[in-house]
Amino acid sequence: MSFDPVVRLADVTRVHGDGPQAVSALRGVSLDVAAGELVAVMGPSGSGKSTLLNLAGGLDLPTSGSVVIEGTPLVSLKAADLAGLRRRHVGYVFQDLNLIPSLTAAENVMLPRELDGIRAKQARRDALEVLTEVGLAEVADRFPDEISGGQRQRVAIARALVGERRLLLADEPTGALDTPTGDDILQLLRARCDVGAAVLLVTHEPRYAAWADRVVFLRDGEIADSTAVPLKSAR
Ligand SMILES: Nc1ncnc2c1ncn2[C@@H]1O[C@H](COP(=O)(O)OP(=O)(O)OP(=O)(O)O)[C@@H](O)[C@H]1O
Repeated sequence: MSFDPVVRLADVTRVHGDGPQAVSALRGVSLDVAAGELVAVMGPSGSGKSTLLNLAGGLDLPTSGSVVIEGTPLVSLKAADLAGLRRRHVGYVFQDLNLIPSLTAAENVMLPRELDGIRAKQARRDALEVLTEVGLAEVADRFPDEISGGQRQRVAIARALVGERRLLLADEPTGALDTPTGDDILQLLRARCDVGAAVLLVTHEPRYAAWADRVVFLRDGEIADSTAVPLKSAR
């Protein structure tokens, strides 16, 4: 395992909009997330959590400062190379799940692999493996509207995990789920972390932050506090 961080944000700022409408969403944030580390990001609404996650995953670029994923500074990449790096290295779980309704669960999970040039047969094998890991093998061939909300959430997680991506970004992945389902999701993220992924998790719930190794608190676009989580037995 490498000791370099999987993702490094160095003195990152992000201003949304310009002129009088400009909003400084992040003001000089530096954060490393290492392989095997789960970092929870907490903070009030509007403090910059989603902006931080989008920058860490290369979905958005900083106004100043740098973001480096697996040793590659994102600013150096052409758009197509950035998209390729995201597909190979980064898994995202968003609040709105973004599942494609006309594709089955397995096809949704296969999609990022196929986009990366993996043959359909192999991509399906990979998809079924990860769907089994999240406990959904039996609904692999159903469409999103034929499964429950909790199952849809787990399909979205499976899509983020497929292909052994080392950087996982989750924005309130437990959303409106009930507590046992939310715990299952944290357990899945934690398990990936324990085999070498770096996970950045935005959550409002102290209960879920307890699964993290470290909790970073954002306030007004700055890191107000960063605390190691001492009690792993709380999980
Ligand atoms: N695309 C955008 N255009 C303009 N302003 C934006 C944009 N995205 C975010 N902002 C502003 O940047 C600030 C940080 O937003 P962000 O969504 O990162 O916060 P957050 O902590 O994730 O909030 P929440 O917990 O409500 O999701 C807010 O003031 C927000 O209004």
